[in-house]
Amino acid sequence: MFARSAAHKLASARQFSSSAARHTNVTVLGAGGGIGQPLSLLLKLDPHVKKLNLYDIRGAPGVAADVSHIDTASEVKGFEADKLEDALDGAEVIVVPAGVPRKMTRDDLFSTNASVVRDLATAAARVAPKAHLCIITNPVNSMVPIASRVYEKAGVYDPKRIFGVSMLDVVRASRFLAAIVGADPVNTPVTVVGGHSGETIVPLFSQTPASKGVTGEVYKKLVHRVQFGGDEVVQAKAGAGSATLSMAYAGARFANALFRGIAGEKGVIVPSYVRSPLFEKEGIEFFASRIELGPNGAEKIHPLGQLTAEEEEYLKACKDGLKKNIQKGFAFLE
Ligand SMILES: NC(=O)C1=CN([C@@H]2O[C@H](COP(=O)(O)OP(=O)(O)OC[C@H]3O[C@@H](n4cnc5c(N)ncnc54)[C@H](O)[C@@H]3O)[C@@H](O)[C@H]2O)C=CC1
Ligand SMILES: O=C([O-])CC(=O)C(=O)O
Repeated sequence: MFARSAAHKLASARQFSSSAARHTNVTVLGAGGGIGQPLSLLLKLDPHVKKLNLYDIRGAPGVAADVSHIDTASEVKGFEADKLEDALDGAEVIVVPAGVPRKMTRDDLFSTNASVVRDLATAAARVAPKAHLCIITNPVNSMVPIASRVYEKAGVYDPKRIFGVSMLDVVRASRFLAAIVGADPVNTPVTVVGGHSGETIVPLFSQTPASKGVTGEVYKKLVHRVQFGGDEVVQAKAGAGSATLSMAYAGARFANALFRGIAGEKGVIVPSYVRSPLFEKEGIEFFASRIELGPNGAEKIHPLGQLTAEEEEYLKACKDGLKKNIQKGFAFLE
């Protein structure tokens, strides 16, 4: 009784809204991991999900058996390491938290995770080329260019359907600002643009009225905390990995928005790192900003809006970093 009412409460919460019900087939790649397990749990609670396929090179059938006992309507199936294509068959949304988490900098992960994302994207492009691909794997700034190039080479690239999940930055910015001004985070939504790593993360606090009095050192520390929020968790976990639970929450919120957009709900806007025209002329092909979702994925990319002089400075540093991260991703496939 408790489980069911808790699930229903979660399902009707802001984050897991179900106002435009439709049933979506979802595949999680990396479902056995620190993010994959709680993310699979949260997706099991999402009323939009019809089929939930869980894949990992280790342990997905066990996670699937466990999650499948939760009394919501979706069907859960686990897949062994050699069943990747079966796991992808019929997928409409693919969420990817596969790979290794960092011990030091996000760049440490690059070569391992680049191979993982390349191989998973290759299979996804072959088996479910129309599915919306949501990449959580770090470094996101380079992984999205890699997956995009893989799809391009396979002749199935649709830039509207490949997303880097930068939602955790928005979740953190909202939470950290709320703590400073003594508000409920629901009332302090923050736009975060750029990418997902250190100085490429640019929170636009000036666009949130509640941040008006946050200036000087307090402002600078707040921006730093958002940019390096991942470090707090890496240090606190002391060698055991990086953020998993908050990321699972952010990933499930992103997926829920995508399900609603695909179902035709109007005005579903999320942050995401996507192929973007915003700074293309400056050689930056991918950029995170507010994206309007629809049946075809990222239907509209919103401009950044007005920035303060400080935010312009942060944006400049972001662009320099992002350009290198994108080039590094492309270079991996050359
Ligand atoms: N986008 C974001 O905001 C965030 C991204 N991350 C990233 O998410 C990734 C996963 O992190 P955790 O879950 O903590 O790591 P983890 O090590 O706990 O889990 C990763 C899972 O991926 C699986 N895996 C490895 N290679 C695979 C392959 N070829 N196919 C399928 N599964 C495979 C592993 O067996 C493992 O179960 C990391 O790269 C981490 O840096 C973490 C936090 C936030
Ligand atoms: O810091 C990390 O490596 C994991 C991550 O992306 C985050 O927590 O934002």
